[in-house]
Amino acid sequence: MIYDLELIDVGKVYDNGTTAVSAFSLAVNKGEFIAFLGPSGCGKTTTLRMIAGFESISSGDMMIKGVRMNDVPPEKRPTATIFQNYALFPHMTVRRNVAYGLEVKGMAKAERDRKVDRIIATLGLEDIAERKPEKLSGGQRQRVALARGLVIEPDILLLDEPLGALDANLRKAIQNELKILQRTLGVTFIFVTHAQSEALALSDRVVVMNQGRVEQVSPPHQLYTRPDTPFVAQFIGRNAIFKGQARADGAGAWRVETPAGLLSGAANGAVADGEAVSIVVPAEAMALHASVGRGREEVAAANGGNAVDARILRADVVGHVSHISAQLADGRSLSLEAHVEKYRPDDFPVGSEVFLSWKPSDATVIPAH
Ligand SMILES: Nc1ncnc2c1ncn2[C@@H]1O[C@H](COP(=O)(O)OP(=O)(O)OP(=O)(O)O)[C@@H](O)[C@H]1O
Repeated sequence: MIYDLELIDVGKVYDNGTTAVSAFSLAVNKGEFIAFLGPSGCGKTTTLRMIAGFESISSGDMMIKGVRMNDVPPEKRPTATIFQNYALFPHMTVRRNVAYGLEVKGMAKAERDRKVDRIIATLGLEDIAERKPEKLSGGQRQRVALARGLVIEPDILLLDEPLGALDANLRKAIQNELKILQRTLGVTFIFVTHAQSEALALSDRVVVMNQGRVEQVSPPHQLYTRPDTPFVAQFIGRNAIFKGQARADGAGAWRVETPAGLLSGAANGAVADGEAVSIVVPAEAMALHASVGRGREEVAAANGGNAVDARILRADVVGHVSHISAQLADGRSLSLEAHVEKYRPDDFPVGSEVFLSWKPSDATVIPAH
């Protein structure tokens, strides 16, 4: 199997001794949209720059379509990069900015014009083709930068926080355009962002990074429902996390002895009997029940023992949605949202005792470290 892009144990140590990336491995299929997501300083940009060739690779191998790229200079790689500030040439028109990469390659004028015309039309830039960048809006500049990257027909387009300079509304609109464009062209996109919603909305798979390491590579939905590590469980979505000790229950089901009780979940990967684990429950999977005494035993029995006590901190209604904040016995609070018909604030007065339940299959048991 030849991948469009393959990173095998790639590492980066800067000259000053900073280890920015460690043992980064990833295989990307043609036409995939991949997002690198993680907190500031986790190594996203460094990894992207190693793929582009702007940074050397300290260890490991980087292949594009089966060819090792470690020592290939950036201009010889089949990649194009879109930077956050777009890096357009201010003295050139849009058309010349777009044509520039082809000129540098020495492409004949007729072919160049044909390709430039086509990408200008694809991105709807006809009306602004003769303008200079200073006369463009943020969204238009963004499109010109995309056209300039795509016109050279790269195998892989690398995007470094390309929407970071846009305001929230424009960002949303361009997100949609970007997704449609990527699907239409079938070009592999690698997209760096620290905006969770953007990574989850756009990509086929998300690479969650933390301190230079890959924590998890998964389709967006799976990051919510089946986190692999404590970092991902805390970083993505809204999860309640209970620490405890694993007790095998057979057929992939686990019980976890926690201070909140004996709780059940599904294992994600290797967990050993007696191991220190966390059981991770998405807030969306939790059901809230009023009045602790009544029905608690039955609810717990029907949910593999999953019933934990809590107390209502806040209950507000905005439009048709109830926003409820509940405090667990260990002091942590959890926010829940549901239609106002499901959680009527009258049923959950502030300070009242409640309990939360969830289906074992909705919770994930992961190693604690
Ligand atoms: N040229 C450099 N020399 C030395 N250290 C660097 C250099 N560039 C980045 N670093 C360090 O490498 C680590 C990873 O940085 P990187 O820019 O790749 O992170 P990032 O995830 O892209 O962060 P951000 O979201 O803030 O852009 C950080 O500790 C950073 O300080």
